Amino acid sequence: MRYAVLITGPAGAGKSTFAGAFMTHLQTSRRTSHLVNLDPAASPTSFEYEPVIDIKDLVSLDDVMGELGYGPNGGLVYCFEYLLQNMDWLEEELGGFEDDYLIIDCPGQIELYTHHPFLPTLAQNLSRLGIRVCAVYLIESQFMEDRYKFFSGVLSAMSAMVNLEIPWINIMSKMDLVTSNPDDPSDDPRNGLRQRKNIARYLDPDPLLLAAEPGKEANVQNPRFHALNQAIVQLIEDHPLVSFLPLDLRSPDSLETVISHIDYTMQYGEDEEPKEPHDLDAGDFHEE
Ligand SMILES: Nc1nc2c(ncn2[C@@H]2O[C@H](COP(=O)(O)OP(=O)(O)OP(=O)(O)O)[C@@H](O)[C@H]2O)c(=O)[nH]1
Repeated sequence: MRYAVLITGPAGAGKSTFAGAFMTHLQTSRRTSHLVNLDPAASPTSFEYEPVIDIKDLVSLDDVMGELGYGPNGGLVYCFEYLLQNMDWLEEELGGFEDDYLIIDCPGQIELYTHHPFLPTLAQNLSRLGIRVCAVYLIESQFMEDRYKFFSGVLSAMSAMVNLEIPWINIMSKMDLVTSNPDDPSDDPRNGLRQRKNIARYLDPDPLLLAAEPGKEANVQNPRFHALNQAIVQLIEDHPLVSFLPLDLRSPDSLETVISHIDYTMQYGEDEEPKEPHDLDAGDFHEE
């Protein structure tokens, strides 16, 4: 059985950094893993590990912009449509990887997740090839500094989940930027930082955060904005689909917890046959 994790989320959410940490963790656990780059605009320095499959070998944003005269956004859409028309290229590239774990770093264009057919078609093709797929969707902890921004992140995660229809995990990345000491005067929500006691209301989004923010001018002065917020509160209450796992890359436990959830979601290892003694190599035995 092959496994693929699509690492998705808005630009700058920490996808490539998480992909690198994920690779390191799997390799340390002696699991065969490979990085796949599906961002035609990625710079070679973005990756801690060399991608074994790189969309830029098929089509790159620079070439599309240079040769066809597209701008950056139209150029990216062109690249994904080109990939969809050439899925046999990806199929051939994937052919060489058996029993492996593929970490697929996706681009940060939000419309790809909400209404473009690229990712659903990609996921269907991977499943057709017998690859078990799940997606993680990252938003960064700074979204919690502004509750409107945060709920727009929740809605984008919800929209992407509904669009993609595969096993799915939402991750709150860059938790190292959230401070935790209530006695530290710099750890003050007014400084844009949130104390950990409030975090639970964001990780499991509490719509009441949006319903009543005291002193927010827009709520009081703009009844249509207020009504929109009420409708969003109702939507989240009626469809509590989104919750976030916190990811703090300074903490091995935090990374391990996220990876355990991914393994569980993909039912990793459930089809593994028990190894016969002659299949084991010397490294499988440890001196206690
Ligand atoms: N403090 C902190 N910074 C991080 C973390 N993860 C990523 N960053 C920083 O956030 C920035 C963006 O990280 P990337 O991993 O390139 O994010 P990305 O989602 O792959 O970005 P795009 O490919 O442009 O969409 C970089 O400056 C990283 O160093 C984290 O866990 N903590």
